[in-house]
Amino acid sequence: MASLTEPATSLQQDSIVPACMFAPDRGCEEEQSAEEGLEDGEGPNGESGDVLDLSSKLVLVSPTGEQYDCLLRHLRERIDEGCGETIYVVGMGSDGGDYGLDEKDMEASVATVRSLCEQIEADLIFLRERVDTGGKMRDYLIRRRVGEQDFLEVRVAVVGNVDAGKSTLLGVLTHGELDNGRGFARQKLFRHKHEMESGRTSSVGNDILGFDQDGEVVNKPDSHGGGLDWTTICEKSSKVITFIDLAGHEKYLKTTVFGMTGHLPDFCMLMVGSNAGIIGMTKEHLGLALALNVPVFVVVTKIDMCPANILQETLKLLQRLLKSPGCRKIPVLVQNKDDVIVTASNFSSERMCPIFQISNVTGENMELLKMFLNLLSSRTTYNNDEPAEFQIDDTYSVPGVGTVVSGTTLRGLIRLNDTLLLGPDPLGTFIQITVKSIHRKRMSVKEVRGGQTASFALKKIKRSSIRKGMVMVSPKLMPQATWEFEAEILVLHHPTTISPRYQAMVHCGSIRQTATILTMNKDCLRTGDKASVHFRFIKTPEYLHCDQKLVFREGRTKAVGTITKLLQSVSTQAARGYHSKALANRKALNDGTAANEEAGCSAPPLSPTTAQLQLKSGGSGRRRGGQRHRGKGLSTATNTATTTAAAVTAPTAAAGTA
Ligand SMILES: Nc1nc2c(ncn2[C@@H]2O[C@H](COP(=O)(O)OP(=O)(O)OP(=O)(O)O)[C@@H](O)[C@H]2O)c(=O)[nH]1
Repeated sequence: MASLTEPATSLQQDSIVPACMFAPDRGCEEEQSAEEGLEDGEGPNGESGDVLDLSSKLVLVSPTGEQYDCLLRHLRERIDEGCGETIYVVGMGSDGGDYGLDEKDMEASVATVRSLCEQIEADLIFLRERVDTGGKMRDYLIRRRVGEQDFLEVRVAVVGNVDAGKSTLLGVLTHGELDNGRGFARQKLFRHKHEMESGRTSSVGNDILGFDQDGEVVNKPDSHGGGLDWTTICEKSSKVITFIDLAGHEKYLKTTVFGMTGHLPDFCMLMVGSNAGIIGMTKEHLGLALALNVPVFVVVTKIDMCPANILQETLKLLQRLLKSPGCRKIPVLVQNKDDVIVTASNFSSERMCPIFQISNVTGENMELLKMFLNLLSSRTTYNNDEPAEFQIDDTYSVPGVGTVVSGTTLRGLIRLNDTLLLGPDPLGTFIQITVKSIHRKRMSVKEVRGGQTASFALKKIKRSSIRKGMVMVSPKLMPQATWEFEAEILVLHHPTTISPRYQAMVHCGSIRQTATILTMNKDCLRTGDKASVHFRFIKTPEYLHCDQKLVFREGRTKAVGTITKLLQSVSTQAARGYHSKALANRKALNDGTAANEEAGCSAPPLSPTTAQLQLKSGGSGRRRGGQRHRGKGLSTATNTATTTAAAVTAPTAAAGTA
């Protein structure tokens, strides 16, 4: 793949970076580059920038009232930023003094942190203790408590070449039984008959791994068929990892791309067989994750059967690839618990790429991988005030229930009995539908928030009228379907040249449709070229956002890009109906008609203006990890505003959903 060309680096340059380079630890401080280090003046717990000085390692021993409030505020911010959790270091200041506390000060500091945690209803989970010249330092995981019906959710896409051991690792992790090297563990996961026979994954599979408050795996397969009861796992878990198991064979690349774009993974786990090395689709899958800005960690498998020199060779090639100009990653070998904590705390710096070496047969290093998974935080922050948006990636007909759609909540909050707009249909229309029931990981719930996957049973709608790529959105968004759009693309590979009228499959979120290139700002495109391209879908208009990532592919041709402009939108009936109702209400309000007052109708509040929408969408603060959904709300608002003037004056959902 063009973007992943390997540089001719010397062996000396090939050394893998020790994990401690990322720790705010004096052992490696000198080597630490400004880019990967802490922000200026920021302590290990992010405290800085305030008028109050919180930089001393002793600040937690006996804080003043003001300091306590400030510490509480910082902790709250960090928990929000980390989507419900954060790693907190006790005994380490940012004032240049010694690190470490004596026993008494440590006890007092931990008591303060515990009290802070109580205030924000979070659990304090011990991770490790270290000793420095000044005394002890401790790392804790602070995780917000969730009710029995709730859990933190992290999605991990599992990619890698055929036979790298993807399904086997998932079988071992989720079923708690080691493999025999001949496909025992993966048997539990295969979903199609032909997969069972060939041993190859062809579909996008979902498997879950639950962790309780203490970081222990809660998965307990039944003793008969080895099946998993998802509801019990979710009830017992404070965090659930959903693995999106993607096919390794090139034949199934379409499915793999769909899994990476449509299932919105927070992270990507790239699997490499230690004996086989960087072969087949490994680079392709890595390139896909990079193009979609999904942080990657690597799991090198089969170390039980790999001669030491071959393993070293694989590691060497791997980190050479990761450091290459196309990747610009910093490979970090994870060898012990300390490395896990350091890499997990810094994984949000998308440049770091932790590497695990495991065996599915002996279980070597499996505990390190589990600990790392438990410490990963979702990259999607949510804000209940944002209008809801849900993307559909599958549909089902469930006997006795009716039509069910599954997918990911991108933003906002969706509750039972909410009325949303579903679409676009082939004409670009959105229709009103009501949410009959909601399931999260097969567990019945009353609501779902941004960042969570869910299934909805829908009222009065046939499965055949819903397709993957459709969305369900709040009527406040007044959604529009788009036939044509502009994108900045980079051609990763094409055997000859791409010119106008070229057609290929566009993958964007859960949308998967062929589009034609109408025009571009270059005569033709070759491998490695960048261009601004005007696309048109060939079959139906789709619901798009500016800033959305897309993959454009056909056979071995691959391009990645970002949508920059929406063109040719279709006004929808539901949105129009909503507009006219809104305008009528507004007119009535302005006229001050007695009829309204007599009937006791209160006028609905005016909807936010474009500017307000922009503010709202950008207001969720700093993020851990990538900039997922960056500017989405803004682009929607801008687009809506340019295409329908009524968007800025229409009332809120209260009137439109009736
Ligand atoms: N000795 C040994 N064998 C392993 C290990 N991991 C996987 N295997 C074996 O390797 C083979 C391939 O594993 P799979 O899990 O099917 O590989 P995959 O990456 O899921 O392959 P696709 O689904 O085709 O993409 C199976 O026979 C496993 O038993 C390991 O750590 N050690």
